[in-house]
Amino acid sequence: MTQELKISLRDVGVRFDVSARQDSLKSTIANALRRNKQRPERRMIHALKGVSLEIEHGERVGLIGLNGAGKSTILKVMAGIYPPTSGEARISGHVSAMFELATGFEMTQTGWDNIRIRGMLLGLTPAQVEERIQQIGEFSELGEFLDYPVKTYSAGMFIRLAFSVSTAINPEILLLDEVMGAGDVQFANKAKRRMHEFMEQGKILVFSSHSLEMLEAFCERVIWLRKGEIVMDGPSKHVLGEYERAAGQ
Ligand SMILES: Nc1ncnc2c1ncn2[C@@H]1O[C@H](COP(=O)(O)OP(=O)(O)OP(=O)(O)O)[C@@H](O)[C@H]1O
Repeated sequence: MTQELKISLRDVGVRFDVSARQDSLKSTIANALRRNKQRPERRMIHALKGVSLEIEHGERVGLIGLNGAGKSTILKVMAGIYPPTSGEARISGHVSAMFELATGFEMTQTGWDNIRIRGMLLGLTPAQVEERIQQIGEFSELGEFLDYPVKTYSAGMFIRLAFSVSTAINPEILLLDEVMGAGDVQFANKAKRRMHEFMEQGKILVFSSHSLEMLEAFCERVIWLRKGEIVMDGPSKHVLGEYERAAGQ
């Protein structure tokens, strides 16, 4: 029986302790010099507060909100990167997360080996990686650079490589944090088409973006976040309209 894919968050809270560290030599000196001898207060950021939502098989959901609203934090909870500090997150299905695309390379390994490593981290079997590796290499257009250690790559070349591997999988639950600019203009056009196809394949898509057009194009449902809380959750057109109206005030 195939598993029913689902994301369920119940009253999820995420807090970060952002107090200055008290155990370093510098902080000991700073404390000794401070006139007011009281220890600095603990500072907490409530990135998410009481967030409840259900996303079912087949849904494409957009996240919108101002900087710091909690969009990336929600995606990281869904990806299992941040455990909720309170409440409960249940995710059924294999998650493919595309965040911080151009990180996590093995610098001394070649482009080809980085395709293999990343492909497996994204959930491909070694056989699936070998089946797709030529096509991934071709898509990246990195040519002979694929034979070189990636420490010789430019920033744009890292993005080409990471993008080419990451979009070569068949995602179940696809989490995307703001579609990234993928390299130079020539590659960007090709990447845009590939991204569209890729997003169509996800059986659940959760997509954070500041682009109202992208959200409307890809998502039937949009969740609007403000200061870690859900302001509105409903059909894209309606929520985006209300968001735009609030932004204009
Ligand atoms: N690792 C962390 N440590 C401390 N605070 C964090 C951390 N990650 C996020 N935050 C804080 O949590 C809040 C929500 O951040 P988040 O990155 O989820 O917002 P966002 O909606 O994705 O913003 P943006 O549109 O700017 O990407 C912010 O106040 C941010 O400063």
